Amino acid sequence: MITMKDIVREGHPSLTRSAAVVEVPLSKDDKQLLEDMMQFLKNSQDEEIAEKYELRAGVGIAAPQLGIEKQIIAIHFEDIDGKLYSMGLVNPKIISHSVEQSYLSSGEGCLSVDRPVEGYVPRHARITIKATDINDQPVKLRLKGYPAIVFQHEIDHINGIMFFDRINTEDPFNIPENSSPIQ
Ligand SMILES: CNC(=O)c1cccc(C)c1Nc1nc(N2CCN(c3ccccc3Cl)CC2)nc(N2CSC[C@H]2C(=O)NC)n1
Repeated sequence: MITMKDIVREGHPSLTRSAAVVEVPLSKDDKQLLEDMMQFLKNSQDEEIAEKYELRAGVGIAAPQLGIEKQIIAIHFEDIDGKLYSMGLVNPKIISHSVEQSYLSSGEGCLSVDRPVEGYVPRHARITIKATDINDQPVKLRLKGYPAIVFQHEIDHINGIMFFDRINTEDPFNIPENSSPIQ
């Protein structure tokens, strides 16, 4: 089972390097890794399990956060309308995006960052993603709102980008043109 000791922290080289493309069909090991990453997210959101194993809650995790430089991400959460996003993806790519931007009005947190980093993280408001799922099937997702933010945060990890790299250092709470807040 993945616990916080398996998650590398700020300063670890895996977090700022680009991860390798994953071979499809997925190997047994890569499938198992995806299952374990999904289970971690579910455990982290379960009050009892999270308390017992001292897990920090997350809705997404990327393999580089485990020191594994592969293009593998896992997402698990229910959006405001109760739609469940629960999937493991390999080789995710943003193939198109809106000009409009959006950001979490509470800022972003990251399992690999053990400090609060204030500021808005401007991201694309709407994105279209292509990827391959755990059953080797092609996936095409059109996302907006909170789901779009979470997927961009995890895909950034695949490309060695941390959320704070996107915060305006002069004015962390600067609201870029053409961008709207997500509560
Ligand atoms: C500095 N201010 C803040 O962190 C912040 C502060 C307030 C609100 C938000 C919305 C903030 N921002 C933020 N909150 C989250 N969670 C909210 C709580 N939740 C959760 C917690 C407990 C049980 C179940 C669950 Cl579901 C887990 C997820 N997650 C992310 N991110 C950035 S995108 C990837 C995602 C991630 O998984 N990070 C570990 N950002």
